[in-house]
Amino acid sequence: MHLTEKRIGFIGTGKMGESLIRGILASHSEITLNASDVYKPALERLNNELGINVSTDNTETIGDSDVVVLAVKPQILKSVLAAIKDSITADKLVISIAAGVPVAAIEDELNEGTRVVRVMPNIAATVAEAASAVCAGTNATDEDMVIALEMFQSIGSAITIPEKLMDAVTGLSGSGPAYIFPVIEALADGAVHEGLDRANAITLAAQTVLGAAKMVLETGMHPGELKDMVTSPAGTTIRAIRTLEESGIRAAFMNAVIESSTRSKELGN
Ligand SMILES: NC(=O)C1=CN([C@@H]2O[C@H](COP(=O)(O)OP(=O)(O)OC[C@H]3O[C@@H](n4cnc5c(N)ncnc54)[C@H](OP(=O)(O)O)[C@@H]3O)[C@@H](O)[C@H]2O)C=CC1
Ligand SMILES: O=C(O)[C@@H]1CCC=N1
Repeated sequence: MHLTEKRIGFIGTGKMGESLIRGILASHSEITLNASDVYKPALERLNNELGINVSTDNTETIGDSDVVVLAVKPQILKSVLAAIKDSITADKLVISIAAGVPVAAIEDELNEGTRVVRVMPNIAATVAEAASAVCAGTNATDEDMVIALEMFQSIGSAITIPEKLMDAVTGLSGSGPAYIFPVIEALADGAVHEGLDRANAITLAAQTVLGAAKMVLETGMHPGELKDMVTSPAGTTIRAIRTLEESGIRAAFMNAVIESSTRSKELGN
């Protein structure tokens, strides 16, 4: 059974729900997507723009779906689960993308034996470049994991991890795009300071980040080695590297990942 043979229902069409919907539709235009949310205008916009089925009734979306993606805030997940419990019949696979919320907490709210998979994707799903990590719940079958991986690999890259690493992944790739957007803006600011126009500065900054990321992924070389390839003796780059190191750039990014992971753990308590 392939992903395209499944009907997928989204509970919550906020930032991440919409991002996943757009990414999945871009790679599987023929797939059946259903979505519900409490905010009707957003649903109507998605229906108009993307032609997906929408409802303000979660149970209707679940009834029409084989795979149910939970894309509501972690803080309200428990109450949403209590309300939909009886619609989640044994034939359905539940996928939660909620930060911090352990599989066990989800399974506790649903009927015994419910198949749950937990995923941490990121907002780059919108452009099919998400970095996702997937782990199986107690009752998830091998086929469930294949379906989940197929879904998240169709919108970027996806790996399987043990659940204990989900908070680390949340701190790194789940929250990560938000660390990089200000970097791109700040790089562009520097070039604007030196006289470049804003639009070209943003294009060059974003392409620089994209190109550097692609080199790490495609060459398999260590990032330090790649950095050395740019850094000529007594050249321009090493002057910039010194000032970045003086600013504590490495500690800043390490601490960002650790802080987000810590918050993810808090959300699970
Ligand atoms: N944003 C991101 O980059 C990422 C988010 N996540 C996870 O994805 C989940 C969603 O996050 P995000 O999209 O940012 O949050 P949003 O608040 O943007 O989206 C949640 C949506 O759910 C709606 N909603 C609230 N109550 C219900 C309900 N009872 N039934 C159906 N829909 C409801 C909200 O409506 P209203 O706003 O009117 O309350 C909102 O539209 C979270 O669990 C988060 O941890 C994971 C990875 C990345
Ligand atoms: O900020 C958050 O809580 C969510 C989870 C990961 C990214 N955004």
